[in-house]
Amino acid sequence: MLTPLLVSMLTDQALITIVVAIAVVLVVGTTGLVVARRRRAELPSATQPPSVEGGSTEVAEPQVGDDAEEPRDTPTRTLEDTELPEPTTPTIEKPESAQGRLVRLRARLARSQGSLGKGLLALLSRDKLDEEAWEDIETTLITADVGVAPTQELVEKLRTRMRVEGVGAQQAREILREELIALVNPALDRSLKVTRKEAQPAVVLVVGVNGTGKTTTVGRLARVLVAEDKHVVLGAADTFRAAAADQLQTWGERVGARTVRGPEGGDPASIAFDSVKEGIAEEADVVLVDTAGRLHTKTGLMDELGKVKRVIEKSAEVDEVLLVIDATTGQNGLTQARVFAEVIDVTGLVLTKLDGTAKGGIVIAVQRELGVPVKLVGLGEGADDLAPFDAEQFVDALLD
Ligand SMILES: Nc1nc2c(ncn2[C@@H]2O[C@H](COP(=O)(O)OP(=O)(O)OP(=O)(O)O)[C@@H](O)[C@H]2O)c(=O)[nH]1
Repeated sequence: MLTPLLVSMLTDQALITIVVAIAVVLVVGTTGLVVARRRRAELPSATQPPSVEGGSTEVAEPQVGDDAEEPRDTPTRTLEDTELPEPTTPTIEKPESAQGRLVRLRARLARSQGSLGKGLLALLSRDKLDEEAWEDIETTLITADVGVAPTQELVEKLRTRMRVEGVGAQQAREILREELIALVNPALDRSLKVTRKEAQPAVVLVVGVNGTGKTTTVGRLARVLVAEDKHVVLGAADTFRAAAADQLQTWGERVGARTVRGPEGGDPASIAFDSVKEGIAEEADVVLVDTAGRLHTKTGLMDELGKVKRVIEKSAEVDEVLLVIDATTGQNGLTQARVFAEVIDVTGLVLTKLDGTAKGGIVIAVQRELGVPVKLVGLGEGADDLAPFDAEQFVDALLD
């Protein structure tokens, strides 16, 4: 209690402050007590001691190591029946093998080249094969990019045979079929040199102008080879187009083939060399080297191609140089072929986008031009739309 002396020493204001403080302490203390009591009253019955079998209400105190939670009424899963999440690693595809690919794609070839075959057949089946009819036949062949010399040769043969043997549409079809097959030349060796030699993988170099389908061809060829159980290494020597190495790597990953790549804008010859070295170390069957698209008119770039090949040859023989030609480019494709063949020994031709042109005659023209066989044809944008070329199947598709 405040003594009268102390009270007299305090000012009025200080006195009021002390009284208010005491009142606040009393109010807060009382409220706390009331709330605590209410909470306890509201606690659910589960927190009450559970009744134990036998009627005893005594509760065992939890010990160290006891479960913190109440036991569940469902059995605990074992390791065996626990479902693991799906693995996220990409699944390796098993591509379609080369056999029968052209058969599968024949309808597509027939669709694009149908007008050439059917046009020729309609003209040859006329009752009267006069000069005008023969001129129309020539025009049809030249329009389809067969080329002037092969066209004249074919027309000459057809004229002779039709005069001697030709009676009726069926006969005309048979004669045309035989002469077209002879023109495409079934005797040419169209096999790909992709067999591993003693201690070395086969090396395939893929070349051509921009956008003809080189990277797509390398990717699809890798699929064909993997389907034949070959171990393939890809070399991304197209350091010119930024996305080319990624594009190639994606193709490789789909079939489990490793891609050797270097820095963007790096030296293509050194990447080609590294990929072959890697192929030797991995004991691969085939190394497929993709190169940058280069305009045949740019001398520097064309010389670079020769260098790429020479550098590879320091460690392995180059077994195939495949020149990729876009079939839709017609006569320009022929010019490209000529220039490439001057700087590098082309061993095989790949005609892409045959599905996108009615001018399948380019097959005949370009083979004649280079004396090199068409080995593969591209008939669509799909992963398995690359097929080994076959003279008879090609001609049959034209005449379907
Ligand atoms: N329709 C069709 N399209 C094709 C075929 N082959 C390739 N293509 C398409 O042609 C385009 C160019 O193909 P790429 O493989 O990138 O060409 P590239 O020659 O590597 O290109 P660069 O590296 O720029 O020289 C792509 O859109 C391919 O899908 C084919 O046979 N048919």
